[in-house]
Amino acid sequence: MSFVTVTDVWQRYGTRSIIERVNLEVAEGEFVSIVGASGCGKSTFLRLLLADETPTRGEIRIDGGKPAREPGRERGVVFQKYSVFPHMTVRDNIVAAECFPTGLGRFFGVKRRAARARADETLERIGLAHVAGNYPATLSGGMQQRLAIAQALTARPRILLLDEPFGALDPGTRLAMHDFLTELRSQTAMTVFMVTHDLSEGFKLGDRVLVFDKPRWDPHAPEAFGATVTYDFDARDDGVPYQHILDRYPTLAAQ
Ligand SMILES: Nc1ncnc2c1ncn2[C@@H]1O[C@H](COP(=O)(O)OP(=O)(O)OP(=O)(O)O)[C@@H](O)[C@H]1O
Repeated sequence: MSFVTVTDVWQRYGTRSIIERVNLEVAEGEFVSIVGASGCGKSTFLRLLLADETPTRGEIRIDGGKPAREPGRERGVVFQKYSVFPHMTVRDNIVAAECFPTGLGRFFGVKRRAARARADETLERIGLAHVAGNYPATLSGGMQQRLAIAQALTARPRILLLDEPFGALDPGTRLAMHDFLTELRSQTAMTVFMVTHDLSEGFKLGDRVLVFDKPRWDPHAPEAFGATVTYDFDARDDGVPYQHILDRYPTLAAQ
């Protein structure tokens, strides 16, 4: 059964068409990777899923509900640029994330102590226990991104939206974050949409890999047509080998 249903979605900014005719059905718990040329509208599509923007045409429904008009707690988001609270310590950033789903500004007493203990476990898991009392500005970029991802996951959103979350990380940290995300995913029924420029990362983590591209192109009016989903690959259990895809669709290698 479809959990996220995208029906005939178009997005235009002024006279510029960015996205057109996107139709998609995603089951709860699926991990959908999104790839495509720079500027083709991948982040715009994530903002539409987040309900940060309303499509020019069409609608997006979550679990059969009405199309949302603004972002809600059921949707978490991580951008390539770190999105943690700069005025809170590393530990309090995680504790704050636990408060989001409860609607409370903060916890007190026993609840607060329990939340701090859980935050410390999370920080241990992501290798940030030694900087729990520090402020984010004192951490390296990779550490801040790890914190941002851990924070988004701690809030246990039903849908997690990741916009090139590992783009700024060194290869070792990137692999560690892949494991972290895979482990947390196996513990929840979270549905994930991840934009990436790295095809192999898209196939490794995703159950499906969507390719966004412009099927129509007018050289005299390059902004007349938008991008849509031109391929929807099954990536489960290495169902479609990555190299095999590059052989069949060499244009993807250029992305
Ligand atoms: N609010 C906006 N108003 C006008 N134009 C916008 C707006 N947001 C995005 N755009 C334009 O829409 C196009 C698609 O942008 P978007 O960021 O979605 O692409 P992308 O595929 O995520 O690119 P990249 O891979 O480089 O991050 C770009 O040309 C961008 O300038």
